[in-house]
Amino acid sequence: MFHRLKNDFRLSIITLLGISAILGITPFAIMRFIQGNVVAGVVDLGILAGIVGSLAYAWVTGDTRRSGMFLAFIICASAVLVGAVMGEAGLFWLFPCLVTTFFLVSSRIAAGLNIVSVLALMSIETAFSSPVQMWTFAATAATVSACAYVFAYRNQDQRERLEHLATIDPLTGVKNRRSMDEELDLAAANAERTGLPYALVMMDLDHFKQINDVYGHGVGDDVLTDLVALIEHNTRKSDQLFRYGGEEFVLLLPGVDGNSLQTVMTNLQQILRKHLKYPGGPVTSSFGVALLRHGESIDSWLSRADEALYKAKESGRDTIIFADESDQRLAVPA
Ligand SMILES: Nc1nc2c(ncn2[C@@H]2O[C@H](COP(=O)(O)OP(=O)(O)OP(=O)(O)O)[C@@H](O)[C@H]2O)c(=O)[nH]1
Repeated sequence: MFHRLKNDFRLSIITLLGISAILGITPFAIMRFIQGNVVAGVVDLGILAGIVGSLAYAWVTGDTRRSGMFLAFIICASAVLVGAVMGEAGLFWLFPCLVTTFFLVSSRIAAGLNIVSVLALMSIETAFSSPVQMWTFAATAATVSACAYVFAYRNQDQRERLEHLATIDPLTGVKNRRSMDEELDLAAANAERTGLPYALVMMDLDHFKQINDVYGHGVGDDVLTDLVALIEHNTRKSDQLFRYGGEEFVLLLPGVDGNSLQTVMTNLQQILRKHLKYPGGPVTSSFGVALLRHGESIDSWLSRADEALYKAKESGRDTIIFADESDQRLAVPA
């Protein structure tokens, strides 16, 4: 639970707002029924039901876009309704809603929702005691919305930049190990649901240390970026490459079964043998390949590929080893 709250910004906002709204509205609902104001009590209960519903929907489905949209709509509509029913005393509820919408939906949708809410309230004659009060309300609501828009826009931009930095390897531009863990989880869940086969290739450049030692780190870096460009140009769009660490990469291949896997891997090996070079000659690679088994954990999948890679190194490098015993084959030498 805390893991989901920590990793999903919108879910944490929806939860915080949901709980605050429940705690804030429930006493008012009870008070209205005690005072005999049944209409206002029922309105409060309706608002509560909507908020609790969207909170539950976000947690059960994980669809925070839709529940955020629903929650933003509910709170704005509720604030307009409260303003219409209670008049002056209810107007103030719109201000927290004008700020909150920017945390629940995109800045543009939030701005649109705010404008519609303010105009809706202004169109209700009984909501304001005088035209001066109405225009003062409109001006202050516009100021609050504009400030919230600027803040939310900058916040979203910075969050996207941080997310990008946290998931991308700066040297090669491919996804890093952190995002690999997430993608492998998604792949395993998809395989379980649809039966789509997934292959995982763990690959490591051979004698890479020598390239660095003899020609310098800059040349080593060039080899790594060339490797990534070659793989990306010679694999499908749906395939994903990750930098696992150092000169070790992981390639995730969806929709490749045991039969086509050998062809795919032999082609890739030959392309790298032919085109991946450093000033001292060609650079070769070793590969460990594992097909995801039914119900297998990510750790087991990775460790089978890793063991296969280890065997490829042990058997002299420049080799492909398949982890699955029923499908274990050495690639045809060049
Ligand atoms: N240029 C460069 N080198 C790196 C980077 N990350 C790791 N390395 C180097 O990669 C080398 C890995 O060396 P080893 O683990 O001994 O592997 P190897 O020399 O390829 O030997 P085998 O894998 O056994 O064939 C080390 O020299 C690291 O410094 C990087 O981002 N750029």
